[in-house]
Order: sequence, then structure tokens, then C-alpha cells
Amino acid sequence: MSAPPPELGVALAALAGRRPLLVASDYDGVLAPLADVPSEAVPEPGTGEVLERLSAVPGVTVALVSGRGLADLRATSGFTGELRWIGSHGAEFDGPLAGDLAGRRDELTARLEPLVTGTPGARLEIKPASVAVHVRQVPDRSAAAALLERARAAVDPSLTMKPGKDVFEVAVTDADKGSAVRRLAAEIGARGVLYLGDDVTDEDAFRALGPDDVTVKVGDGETVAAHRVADPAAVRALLEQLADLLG
Ligand SMILES: O=P(O)(O)OC[C@H]1O[C@H](O[C@H]2O[C@H](CO)[C@@H](O)[C@H](O)[C@H]2O)[C@H](O)[C@@H](O)[C@@H]1O
Repeated sequence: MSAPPPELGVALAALAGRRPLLVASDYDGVLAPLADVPSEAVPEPGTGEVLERLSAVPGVTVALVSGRGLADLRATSGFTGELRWIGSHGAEFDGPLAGDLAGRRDELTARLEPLVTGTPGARLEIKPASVAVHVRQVPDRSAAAALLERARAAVDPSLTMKPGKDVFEVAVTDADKGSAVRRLAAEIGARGVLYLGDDVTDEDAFRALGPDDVTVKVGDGETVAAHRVADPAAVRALLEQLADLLG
């Protein structure tokens, strides 16, 4: 297991002295390696344990901030302990969504379903406030790219588009991870924030944080985050280093 890069270690040491402290992380690609089938994306071994360790430290809040629906996030991760659960890119902030979003989401489903059915390997994921077109298992990569383009063109452009890794998602709320992290940080009066993410939607959270916070991009790709680590195993090592610093 590799230790975090030295400059990230320095940033974590400075962060560890601040309270209240918010430790917030995306799920897929960060706490769990990506998998072909979304329900099979289980946590990197040891990650649940280190999150529990962190959440037991007085003055530390640990939050999961995911594009997944809340119920799916809880079931797939299997995490336990005193965690804050934020799903649907922030739309599920205080628990499951209330209000009638299902009707608008179902209209989207009806529009996108025929496109997905016509592309072998593609899959439609219906979430509380959005619909996602997944192409990770489409063997013909030009057909995959064409499907994502057709999906984009088929929906009302005023809806919130959430492109991601082998996925194109359309949401019926304008929630984003940046607003969610800012809201949670304000709620607990955080004096410092660590945010970990790997995908396009995590850039909103990186941008929402300040220069004294610690932002970490996981894997390749452009980012505004200040630090980068390779994969979920490196994330677990980073979290373990932080837990050790917190005593
Ligand atoms: O915000 P996150 O916690 O990173 O969730 C983002 C999306 O994750 C899931 O899709 C992604 O991970 C799948 C499992 O590894 C993978 O098969 C898929 O290609 C990825 O796009 C989830 O299915 C989506 O609902 C989330 O929005």
C-alpha cells in the first residue's frame, strides 16, 4: 500500500488540527473500484472500517456524497457507523426525496428507454430524481458514443445534464455536489474540509471549497483539485493516514 504523496501528507497534517472537520467523499471510483454492473461496485477492502474510525473521532463528520440514489448507496456500500448520507448528487440531502418528481422522471424514462433498448449492452438506471444511460458494457464503442449523443439530443436542454464515466444522466432537479458540500459544511460549522472525487460531477465540489480545504482527484483526467491519488486503494491509505493523525 503506497503512502499519499508528501505534499498531500503535509496538507492532511494541517487539516487534522482543525475542528469541526468534514471528511466528504464520492463513492464510485473513489471508495469502491468501478464495476461493469453498478450493483456490484462494492467498497475497497478496509474502507468501511477506516470511515467508521474517522466518524468516531469527536468533532469529525464523515459524509458520502454520491450520484447514486440514497437507498442504492446504502445498500451497495453496506457502510455502517455515524455517517452523513447524501444521494442523487445532493438532491437527497436529509433523507429520501419528498414531492412529486417521479412523474417528470418517468417522462424522461419513456423518452430514453427506446434508445437504450436499441443498443446491445446499454442499460437504463432509474433513480429517484434522474435517469442514467449506462454504456460501460456496450462492446461497440462507436455505438456507445452515438447512444450518449442521441440521449443528449432527445431530452429537454433545460434539464440538468450529468455526464460521467460511461454514463449520461439527466436530472429533474438542479442539485449539485458543490452546493451539497457547502450546505453540509455550513450546517456543522466546518473549519476544514477534505473532499475526494473521481468524476466530472465532483468538480462542482472541488470548486465549492476554499484554499485551506483539501481536494483530492482520484485517477486520471482534468481537475481543479489540488491533489491527486491513483485509485481506491490509495484513497484507503490516505484515509488511514488521516485517522492516524487524528489519534
Ligand atoms: O457520485 P458517485 O458515487 O461516483 O456515483 C456516480 C455514478 O456511479 C454509478 O455509475 C458509475 O459506477 C458504476 C459502478 O462502478 C459503473 O458501472 C458506471 O459505468 C459508472 O458510471 C451509478 O450507477 C450512477 O447512478 C452514479 O451516478
